[in-house]
Amino acid sequence: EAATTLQELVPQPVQTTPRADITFALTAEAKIQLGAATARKPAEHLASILRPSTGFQLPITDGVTGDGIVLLNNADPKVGQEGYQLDVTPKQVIIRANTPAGHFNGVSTLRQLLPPKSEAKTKQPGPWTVPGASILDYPRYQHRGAMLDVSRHFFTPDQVKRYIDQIAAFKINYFHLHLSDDQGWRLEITSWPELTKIGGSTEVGGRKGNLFYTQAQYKDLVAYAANRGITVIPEFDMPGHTNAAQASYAELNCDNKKRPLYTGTDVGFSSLCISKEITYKFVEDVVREVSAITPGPYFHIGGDEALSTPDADYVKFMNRVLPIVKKYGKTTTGWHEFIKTTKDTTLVPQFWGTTTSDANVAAAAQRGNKILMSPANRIYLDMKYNKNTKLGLNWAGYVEVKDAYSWNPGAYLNGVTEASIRGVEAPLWTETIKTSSDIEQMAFPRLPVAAELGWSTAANHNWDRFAPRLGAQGPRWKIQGINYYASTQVPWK
Ligand SMILES: CC1=[NH+][C@H]2[C@@H](O1)O[C@H](CO)[C@@H](O)[C@@H]2O
Repeated sequence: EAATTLQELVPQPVQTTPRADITFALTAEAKIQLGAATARKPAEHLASILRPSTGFQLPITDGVTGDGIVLLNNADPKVGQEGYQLDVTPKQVIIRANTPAGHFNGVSTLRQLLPPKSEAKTKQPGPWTVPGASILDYPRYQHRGAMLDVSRHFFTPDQVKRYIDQIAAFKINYFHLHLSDDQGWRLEITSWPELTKIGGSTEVGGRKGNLFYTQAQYKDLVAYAANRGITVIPEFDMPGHTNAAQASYAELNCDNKKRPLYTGTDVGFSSLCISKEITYKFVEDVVREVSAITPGPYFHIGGDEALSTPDADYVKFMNRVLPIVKKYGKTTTGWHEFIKTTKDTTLVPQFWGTTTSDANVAAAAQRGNKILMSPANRIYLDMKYNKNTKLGLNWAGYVEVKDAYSWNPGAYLNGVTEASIRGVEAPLWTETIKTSSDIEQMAFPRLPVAAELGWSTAANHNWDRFAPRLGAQGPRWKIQGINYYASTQVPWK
C-alpha cells in the first residue's frame, strides 16, 4: 500500500502506531478546539497554515465542542516539557501536551500528516485527510537550533521571518541570530548610536544602506519566533570579530583610531581593547539593552577566533564579561573557546570544531556543562555540498546530505557522553549567501537533517530509513517555493 504521510515524518517520532482502519477528514465545519488555554498560540499558528490552503474558517473555540482538531492538556507525563500525544479518530485529531511547546510540536506533526497541499498559500481542492494513527513523541535533546549570520550579509525582517517559518516546521526551538561581526553591526543600541549608523551601513561586498534592525523590529522578530514556539538567542561576537564596532567608535580601539569599515571575508584580525575600561562599559550597555528586549534565557557572546587577542587578555576579558551577562539575568552561551575561562557549569559552549576531541570541552562536560553541538564538518549549512556547489565555503570540507546525517551527537566528542549534550544547532554563515533562495539552497535539506539529529532517538538513526522520509518532504517544499538542493543522495518524491 502506498506509504501514507505517517511514514514520511521528519523528525521521526518516538512511537507511531498506525490505525489503518481509521481516516480523519478535515471539513469546512471543523473547529480548532482548546481544551487548554495554554494551547491558543499553537492553535493560532495551525490556523494560519490551514485557513489559506483549505479555505475553511477553522474557528478557534474554547472547550471541546465536536468534530475537528482538539488540543488538550492531559498528556502522558512521559512526553515531558516538549513532547505530545497525537491521536487520530474518525471525527477528531487530538493533540495532548503539557506545555505550549508540546502543542507547537504536535501541530508540526499534524501539518506533515495532512497532504502537502495543506502548505499552500492559496485555496486548494480537498480532501484534507489524515491517516489513522496514535503517536507519542518527545525530543532526544532540549535544544534544536538554527543560526543565521545577518552580519556578513544583512537580511530584512521579512526574509528572517521566512526562515523562522521554515525552521518551525521541523520542531526547531532556538533561533540564534549572529548580530555583529567585522562586516556589520545589525541591532541598534540606543546608548551607542554609531554602531548601526556607521557599523550597520554596509556588508560583505560593499552594499550600502540602513542594514540593521531597530529595536522595535528586533522585538517583532522575537515575538514572531515565540508565536511559533521558537526562542531567539542574540549573539554579539567578542572580543574578536569586532571591526564594525571599532569602525564606529574610535575609543573602542587601543590606538583611539576608528578602523575602516570592512567588506571582505577574512577572520581573526580584530579585537576589542582589553585594557581600556570603556570596553566594559560598551559591553555592559550592549548586554543591558539587548537583554531587556530578549525574553529568552540565553545571551551568546561569540568568543571565537580571537586571534588578535593575547590568551591572557582573552581570559581577562571573559572574566569581566561573563559576570555582566549574569548581572542582566541571562545565561552565557558562546563558541566553545570561551569555556576554558570559566568553571561555571551553567554556561553553554557551542562546539564548532572539525575534530572529535577538544580537551577544554571534554573537561567542561565532565564538570557538568551541557554542550551544544555544531561541528563545522557535519552541520555548518554554509559548507558546500560538493565541489560543484556554487554557494558556500569549503574550509571544513564538503558536507553532502548523508555527511550531515552520519554522526551521533551523543558519541561524537571524546569524553563527552549523551548526558552532556544539550542539543544540535545548524549555523548558516553568509559570506556568500545573499537571498532567501540562497538560504534555502543551503538549509534544505540539511536543516531538517539537523532537526532529526536533535529530536529523534539514536535507535532510529538509520540513513536508509531516513532518506525516503526526507525525500517525501520534497513536494511540501516545492509548494512552499523553497529552493531546496535536490541532492542525488535522496530519493525525492
Ligand atoms: C564560529 C565560527 N567562526 C568562523 C567559523 O565559524 O567559520 C565561519 C564560516 O564557515 C565564519 O563565518 C565564522 O566567522
